Amino acid sequence: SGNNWGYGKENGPSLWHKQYPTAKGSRQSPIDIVPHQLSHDPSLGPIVPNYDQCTSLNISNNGHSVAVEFDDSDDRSVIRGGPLDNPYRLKQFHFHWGGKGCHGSEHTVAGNSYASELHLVHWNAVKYKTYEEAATAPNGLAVLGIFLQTGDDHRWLHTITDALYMVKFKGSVTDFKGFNPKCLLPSSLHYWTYLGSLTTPPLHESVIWIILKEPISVSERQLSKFRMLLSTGEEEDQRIHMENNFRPPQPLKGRRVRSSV
Ligand SMILES: N/C(=N\S(N)(=O)=O)N1CCCC1
Ligand SMILES: [Zn+2]
Repeated sequence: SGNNWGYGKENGPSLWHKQYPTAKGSRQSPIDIVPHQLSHDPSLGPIVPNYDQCTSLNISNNGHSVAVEFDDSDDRSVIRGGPLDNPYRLKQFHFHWGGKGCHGSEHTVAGNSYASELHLVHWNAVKYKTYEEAATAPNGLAVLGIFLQTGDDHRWLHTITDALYMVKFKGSVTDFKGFNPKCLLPSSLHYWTYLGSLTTPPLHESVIWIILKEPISVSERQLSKFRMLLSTGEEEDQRIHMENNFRPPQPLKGRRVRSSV
């Protein structure tokens, strides 16, 4: 069936094009960002995330990642400014990570990858009625990407890692209220931006990517808790740990990557 894609040898990124031809499209993500080949665009203003405290709903394991969903029925949690011509509503955030000690980010910087990458997924509720409609429209989505590097404990990530045991199995979900993702942002909001796609099937070419230059630091111990998650369901006897859930960089195909200051 259409949803058996994954990150393994038999169903991984190099095979996705069979079921999802968009995989070979002209604006696929992620990409390798090469800083000295960038055009600095003085017209690019700052991005302004405005995440209201009380809109997080739940945390869930969808078999490919762990995601925190938000109530996107109004404009309480939005991102605006930068390359965006409207406010985009926060729908969910999730992570991509590697195996023990190896890398796991999706975007790379001059060929270097980070231990993990956080994606905050937003949609243009001014132009589109639903997330689903925006997800298939050019530039209907805006994803804020934040690199995670290993170092000291992150003072707020424990709220998420402490909840992971509750969503160990694929298909599990549990309440996760009152979490403000603002606490996961680095101090600098300088960014790179380019037009791309979802990095998982269906790989829709609908994303304005905004990648923060400054990584946040998390400890190896905190990261290891993500690897305890399973990509298999509770009823399955085969237990497969969720790790290396990242797509490698895709061809740039002439796209311009712009840099804020
Ligand atoms: N691929 C995705 N986000 S991503 N990795 O491109 O930011 N998503 C698929 C459904 C919801 C978000
Ligand atoms: Zn992602």
